[in-house]
Amino acid sequence: MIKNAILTIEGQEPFEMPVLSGSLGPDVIDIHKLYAGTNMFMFDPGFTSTASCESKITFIDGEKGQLYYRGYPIEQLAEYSDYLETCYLLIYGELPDAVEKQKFELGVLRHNMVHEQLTWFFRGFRRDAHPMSMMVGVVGALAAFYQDSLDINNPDHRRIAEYRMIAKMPTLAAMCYRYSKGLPFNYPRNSLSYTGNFMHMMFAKPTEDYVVNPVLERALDRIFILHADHEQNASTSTVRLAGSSGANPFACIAAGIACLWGPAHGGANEAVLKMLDEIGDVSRVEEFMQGVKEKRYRLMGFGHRVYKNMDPRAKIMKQTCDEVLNELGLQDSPKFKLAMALEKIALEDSYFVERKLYPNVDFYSGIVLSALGIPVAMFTVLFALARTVGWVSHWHEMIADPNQKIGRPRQLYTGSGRRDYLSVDKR
Ligand SMILES: CC(=O)SCCNC(=O)CCNC(=O)[C@H](O)C(C)(C)COP(=O)(O)OP(=O)(O)OC[C@H]1O[C@@H](n2cnc3c(N)ncnc32)[C@H](O)[C@@H]1OP(=O)(O)O
Ligand SMILES: O=C([O-])CC(=O)C(=O)O
Repeated sequence: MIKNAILTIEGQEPFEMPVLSGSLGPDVIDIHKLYAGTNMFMFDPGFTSTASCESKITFIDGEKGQLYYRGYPIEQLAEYSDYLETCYLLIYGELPDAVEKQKFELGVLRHNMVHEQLTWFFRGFRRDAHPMSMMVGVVGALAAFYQDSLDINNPDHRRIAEYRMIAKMPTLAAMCYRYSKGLPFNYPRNSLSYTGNFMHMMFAKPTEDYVVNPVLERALDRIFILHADHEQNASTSTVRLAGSSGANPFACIAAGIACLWGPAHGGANEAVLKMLDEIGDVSRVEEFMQGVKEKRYRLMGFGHRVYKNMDPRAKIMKQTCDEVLNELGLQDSPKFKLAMALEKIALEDSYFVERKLYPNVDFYSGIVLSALGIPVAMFTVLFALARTVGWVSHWHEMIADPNQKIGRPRQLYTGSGRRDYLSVDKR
């Protein structure tokens, strides 16, 4: 039954909320008992209004379109910070001082190589395999190679697993790309930044010295910052759920990568580019939008479960897109023009306005990544690379929480009533 209950949280004003209760519980409910699952039964498909955990990492104000990592507005981090510093912030909760920053960077650098035998693992894949399928496999396989960081009850193991994951993701991502192109792997070059090094591992040719373009390096680093965390999105929730059983960190991150791949989540950046290709020209935008309104397809890169306003990352992404296209002399990019035409209609059309469907982070990211020379199939891999820090931060926060329990949603059973088994000749 649905009833109104007063929820109390220590240190806060009690508040009233409708709850679905499986039994006649009390009218005043301590929220911590609610967490413990006492006498409450909520039916919430898609978890639209169920908090699965407490977290101190990221805060989103969906109505206002605001995003904060550890209290810092995303706009300030995108402007002044760099990806590794943001990683430190997400993991440890504070921005590092100069010594801590350097120590962290060196710590990550130390772990960016992968075990030589892992290169053989790649050779088992078909060359035309989707890079995300390779990533799910090789990241899960890290558990086989780094057995000295699997004990989740040992804080040293946990820390080293986090360093390894952040450090090795660019190496593995670049290996996926090079393997699918039939190119030799490039070893990391430690004189470069985290992001510059990734670009080197992706694009350096054996015969020439690869020079990292600082404008493009900064743009990619900013994209990594924008994708670093987003509280309890589907892939992070998957990592937490996998981790709640005590599974090792590499297995949990592999689970997160698998979930991210879907087009409703991280796979949307790839889907946006495919959609723009299908529309083809600004003259076909109206017709396409009509199809969206008739629910024949979705406008990819639009809409969000939490943002009912513009995704603040999309604004920064659009600006980054502009900068990159200018740097590369691609200001007249037909794809960018097409994307802007779609955005304009969507922001004015009552179908989208009423449903509060605004561009999300993935709408402009594909255009920037394409301009940087990243193939479409690699877009979600780059998202996974950047999101790894969010996944490990949440995984760590969960393991360190003394109230952590195995994640185990309930269900509303709608199947058959009790019946008796009939032998096959009687069916
Ligand atoms: C990094 C990220 O993961 S950001 C999200 C990336 N995903 C995408 O860009 C894919 C496109 N967007 C979507 O599919 C959705 O907006 C999601 C998955 C992001 C959020 O979905 P939900 O919160 O479950 O919203 P839901 O699917 O219930 O949609 C609510 C209404 O808006 C409509 N709607 C939602 N998104 C879209 C869209 N992109 N295009 C057209 N209509 C949409 C739905 O049809 C529905 O309309 P109705 O009320 O008439 O039935
Ligand atoms: O929060 C979400 O549901 C999806 C999202 O934007 C992200 O993971 O970055």
